[in-house]
Amino acid sequence: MTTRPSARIPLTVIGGFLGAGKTTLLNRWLRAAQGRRMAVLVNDFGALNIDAALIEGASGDTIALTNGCVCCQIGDDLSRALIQVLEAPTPFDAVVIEASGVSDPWRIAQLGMAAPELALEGVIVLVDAGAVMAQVRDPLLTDTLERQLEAADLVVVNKIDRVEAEELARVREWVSATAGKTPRFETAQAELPMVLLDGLSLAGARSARDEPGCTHEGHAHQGHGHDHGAQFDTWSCRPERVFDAGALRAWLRDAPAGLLRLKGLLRTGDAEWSEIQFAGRHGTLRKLAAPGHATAVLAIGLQGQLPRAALAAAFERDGQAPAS
Ligand SMILES: Nc1nc2c(ncn2[C@@H]2O[C@H](COP(=O)(O)OP(=O)(O)OP(=O)(O)O)[C@@H](O)[C@H]2O)c(=O)[nH]1
Repeated sequence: MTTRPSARIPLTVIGGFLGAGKTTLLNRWLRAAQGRRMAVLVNDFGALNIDAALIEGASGDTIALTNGCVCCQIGDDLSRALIQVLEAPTPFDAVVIEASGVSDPWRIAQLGMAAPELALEGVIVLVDAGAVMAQVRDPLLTDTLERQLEAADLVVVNKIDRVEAEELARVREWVSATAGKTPRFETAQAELPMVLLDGLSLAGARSARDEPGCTHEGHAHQGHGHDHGAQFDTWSCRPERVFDAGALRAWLRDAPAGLLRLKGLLRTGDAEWSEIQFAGRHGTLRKLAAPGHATAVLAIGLQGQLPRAALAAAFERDGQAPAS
């Protein structure tokens, strides 16, 4: 095993498909940080960074990287953000990058490793147990999902509360076929023993794996060759009006085809804000304890499949509740 010079700051990349639970994991980690100064870089693929608003940044600094995928479109923004982190007057104890749900986390890890001050601890990839088998059957998504899994040092099969035993068995089979013997943890709400995140286990996994630019399981990561901007489409708006919570829930239950991911913060009363989430064909609306958030909605789908008209009708039309 290689040892890390103490001056180097550990870097962890959290990847996984849209809505798999990356922000949920990050928030758990930040809550357990116990005074460690963590720099958090969050890439949201759309024009608005909802994740940055949903991250509980009490124990660290959060930098939002928006309007593109850091692995293939806005890599320079990531490099600049890393320089900003590394030049901070009070040094950070750790750097965590939350990849966008469409990105190749290995490519992000490579960009991070270009900074000699950083030492890669590992790549954690989350899988939405309830959605992944349907997603991987879509030929337009298979490659993105497989690349993500192949990049992992730790696979977290999340949302196991959403699946029956037979479906979980199918997910296990797919994970084994794609990620081989990579360590795996099955959970709900991204609940992991924190020891898995603090580098002890991941560093061991990393040392046994290929170095940057090598081939994983026969899959070449060097020639990334993807433009997620061409593959995925986003839509966003900043609705100021007050929404009816019941109508929003009904809209989520019958969400339009082609919507892969939606998230946002909306007003649901005069002094009430709610977080709206849709992933893996499941939607939730949750009242936020603290009032006064900037409202925003972001949606992601495959190019040509994102239901823009339905989204505009639901969220842009002034003074009307979304069609239920
Ligand atoms: N039922 C269930 N819901 C979960 C679980 N983990 C997370 N969620 C919910 O799934 C939704 C998406 O979770 P996030 O943590 O935002 O997912 P993400 O991977 O960060 O999403 P993107 O950054 O948009 O790709 C949220 O509403 C979470 O509360 C789980 O284990 N079970």
